[in-house]
Amino acid sequence: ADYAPVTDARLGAAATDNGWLMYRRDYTSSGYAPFEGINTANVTGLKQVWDYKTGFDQGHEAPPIVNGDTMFITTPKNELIAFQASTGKQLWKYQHDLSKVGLKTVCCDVVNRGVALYGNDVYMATLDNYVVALDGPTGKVVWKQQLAPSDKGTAMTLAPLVVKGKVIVGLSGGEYGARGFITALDAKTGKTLWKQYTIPAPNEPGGKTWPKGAYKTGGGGAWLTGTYDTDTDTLFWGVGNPGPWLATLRPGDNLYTDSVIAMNPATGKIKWHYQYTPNDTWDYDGTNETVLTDITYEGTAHKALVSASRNGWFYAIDRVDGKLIYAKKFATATSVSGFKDGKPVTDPALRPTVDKEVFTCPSFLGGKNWWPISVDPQTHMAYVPTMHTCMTIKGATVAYKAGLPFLGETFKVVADPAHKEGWGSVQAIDVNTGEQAWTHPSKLPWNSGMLSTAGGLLFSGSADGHLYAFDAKTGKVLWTSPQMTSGSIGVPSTWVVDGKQYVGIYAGWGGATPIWGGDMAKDEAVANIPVGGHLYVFSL
Ligand SMILES: O=C(O)c1cc(C(=O)O)c2c(n1)C(=O)C(=O)c1cc(C(=O)O)[nH]c1-2
Repeated sequence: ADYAPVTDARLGAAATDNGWLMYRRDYTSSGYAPFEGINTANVTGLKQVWDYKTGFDQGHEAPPIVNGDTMFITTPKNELIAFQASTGKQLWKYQHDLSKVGLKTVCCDVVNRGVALYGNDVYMATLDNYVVALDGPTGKVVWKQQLAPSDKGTAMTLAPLVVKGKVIVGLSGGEYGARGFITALDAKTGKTLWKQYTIPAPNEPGGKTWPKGAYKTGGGGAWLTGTYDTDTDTLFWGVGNPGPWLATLRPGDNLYTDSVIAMNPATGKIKWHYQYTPNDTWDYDGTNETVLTDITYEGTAHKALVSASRNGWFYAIDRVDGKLIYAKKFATATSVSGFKDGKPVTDPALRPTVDKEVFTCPSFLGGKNWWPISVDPQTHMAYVPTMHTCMTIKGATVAYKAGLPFLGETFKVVADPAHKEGWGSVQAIDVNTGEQAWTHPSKLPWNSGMLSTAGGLLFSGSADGHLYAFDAKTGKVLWTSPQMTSGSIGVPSTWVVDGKQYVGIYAGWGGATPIWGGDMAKDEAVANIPVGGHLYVFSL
């Protein structure tokens, strides 16, 4: 079949495209598809149409990205595979060479979150900090560009974002004291067009929020994909935790860690920021997705940006000026205890020191981690994969050494005593109020992304290995897939070929939960989840 080039017009008009052209389908990061072929009335008829086993045992986090009848998906070790999306016929496979790389500075499992498309090209960011451009129809390498040395404290796990001919990516490395950055490459050549550090130098705006010299090892990874507002021509990107974790070593707000930054996509220049957790000492990051949605809060209309933060608060921010509209708890949240003049207030009693262990919520894994929420324009609900944990955490001595962990804290993840139903849940939050609309409790943690559709459905994968279809309005479970061979931390996507709608998701348990989950990881029900990457595609 012909391969239709991915143009700016198509990227900006996801509502009328049959594919799934970028990580969260559209520039607003809605994770919503306008397809009704599969709907509340017929979803019980969904059947598996094809599948593919990857052969890797790490966490499988990438959504299938689909252009026309061609699907692109990555595996945890930076393979990129193209399939015929309707049949599963493999078209080509590319293996990025990781043979000389130690993968020493990947904190939370060896993972990759998928590709971006532009023109005929497919872009993948790699664990040794390359961006690779391949020709979509043939899989031939068009260009490769390395943005930072491998194994020295940084890696890349995110799906790139393409905005107006620029491939935009950010670094992982918050746990290694790397100084994070976001950078834009020319989609045609790979040439760097701009590079914006997430941690300002002393003479830059925000530079005074760090003690002398600390910015060099200040962390601030940018390890998840950003969002683009076509109306105001603004790029939004979440910034990760400060380094080291122990905040007594770096007094100040530590901008732009744990923040969303609004940037000019032409230059990378920062327009404004909103910080979710000032002077973070709990590894809450600020990287979780920022979804652009228009809301009416207490009678006033707002162009909002919403995010379910690791710190347990669901934020709605004015996406034009960066002011807080509301923040509501969606999980037990004690470290950030309230708000003053629109700015979060943290509880000084819950800040660990080298002499003081504290108990606080959520754990560093977050009320929600990277698993993307979906915001459904029909129900006006945000669907939030939630984890219910707390932690004990204590300071420790630490010295910076390039490429080694830079934490200065010891910790243990434990159950949330206020939440006895289990380790996870799927919740719907009314974005106009920030209040919970419904919840689906889960004994196991819920670590899969959300997909909502015009068919009135919400899809997500469970840790015990099923794709779920909920009624998006009520949370009623309408269908679950047959048993998959592993638990899912995948991000489901959907597309239409020849009038027929498909839904795809990875099974492939892994990511941070089984590695860092403490008591949760040791819970037999969690410890016994089988691993192994396996892509499933369903249709009627
Ligand atoms: O600060 C960072 O650079 C960074 C990177 C990553 C990553 O790239 O996967 C994670 C985290 N932090 C992190 O804090 C975290 O909880 C986490 C979970 C996962 C995962 O894939 O399950 N990655 C990461």
